[in-house]
Amino acid sequence: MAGASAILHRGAAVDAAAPAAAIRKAGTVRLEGLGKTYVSAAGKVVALNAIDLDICAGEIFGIIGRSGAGKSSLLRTINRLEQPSSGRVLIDGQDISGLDETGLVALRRRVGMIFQHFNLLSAKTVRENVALPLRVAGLPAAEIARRVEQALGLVGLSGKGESYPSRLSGGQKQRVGIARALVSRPEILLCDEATSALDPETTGAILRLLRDINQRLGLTIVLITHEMSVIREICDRVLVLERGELAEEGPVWQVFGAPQHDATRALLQPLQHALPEDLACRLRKDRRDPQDHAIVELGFAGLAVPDLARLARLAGDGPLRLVLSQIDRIQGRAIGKIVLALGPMTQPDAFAGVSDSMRVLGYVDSTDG
Ligand SMILES: Nc1ncnc2c1ncn2[C@@H]1O[C@H](COP(=O)(O)OP(=O)(O)OP(=O)(O)O)[C@@H](O)[C@H]1O
Repeated sequence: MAGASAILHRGAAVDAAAPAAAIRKAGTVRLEGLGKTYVSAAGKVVALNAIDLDICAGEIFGIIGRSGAGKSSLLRTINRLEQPSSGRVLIDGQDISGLDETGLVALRRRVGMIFQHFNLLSAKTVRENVALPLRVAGLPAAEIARRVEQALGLVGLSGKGESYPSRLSGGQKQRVGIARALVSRPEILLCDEATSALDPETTGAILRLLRDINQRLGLTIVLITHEMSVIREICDRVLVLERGELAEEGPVWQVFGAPQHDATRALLQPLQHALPEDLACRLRKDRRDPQDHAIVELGFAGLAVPDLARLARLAGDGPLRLVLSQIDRIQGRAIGKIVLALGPMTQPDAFAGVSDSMRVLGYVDSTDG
């Protein structure tokens, strides 16, 4: 695979061992005041409104939002499948709005795309599907054959060239889609809900493949999804779209750790663990008895470290029980929460400062703790 990646990389003699970022500088995307309004017989729909964004070369950038938020519209402006109604899209500094037919063909070679439903030609073999962009570009047959084999090797499909798509699993079909996108040696890969049609295990394998390709080739990846788990798995930064507006944007650990917008909080909700039901139904707002135990939630937003020895020291001799623990490790930072039951001798305030946030959820009988 390393050999294949060396040859697939822009510039055939590139050493696969060299850091991709040091070799590849191309692959930046800039959106300036991007707007998209659809006009149809049913009226006007504002799909995107004044989006400003910079995507760096070599990063994996995620765009998330609820259905209808404008994700597809945004992604499709990057390779001009969609023309903006206002603002500009710049690829490596070049405004793509004025490209003629020849310029558009060249742009689509630099900006590859994969799709939720793979978009493979069922009457053609895997090899023919992957070869298609190079045939359209008029490359010599020997060069096409060489590049197709390299691309199939890169996605782990060597030996499947003569198969037809109907004989492949969903994950294999998406690998063919990725090989077809990579065969033109793009600088940017757009992924349109690339794992939404796949089961969780296959999703994980495809995401690992995308991460691997990103690291080996230094390719910029821009993906859209409605699942926060996909963003958590592979993205460096994320943009949250809500009704065509930029709700928030930042490094994944920051957006997960301290979401600023209701839309982000709603998207994160499925990843949250609720308080165990048996405890939640006994929880009281106020302390009734001096012996009651306080239920305290410590939040970790990527700055503080969950230091269990320190928590135990703060609890002294009193009981300190772990009720719930949900700590994720995202980009090397602790994100999530710990819920503790504190004995009557321990003041919740003593725990202020050990985490990024602290709140008393309520009180339970000492026997419940
Ligand atoms: N060709 C079109 N004509 C008219 N309206 C459109 C068109 N394409 C998209 N829209 C509308 O624009 C808005 C944004 O759609 P878009 O597909 O970009 O959102 P999305 O976030 O990708 O949604 P989903 O997750 O459901 O695919 C929606 O209200 C949609 O109905």
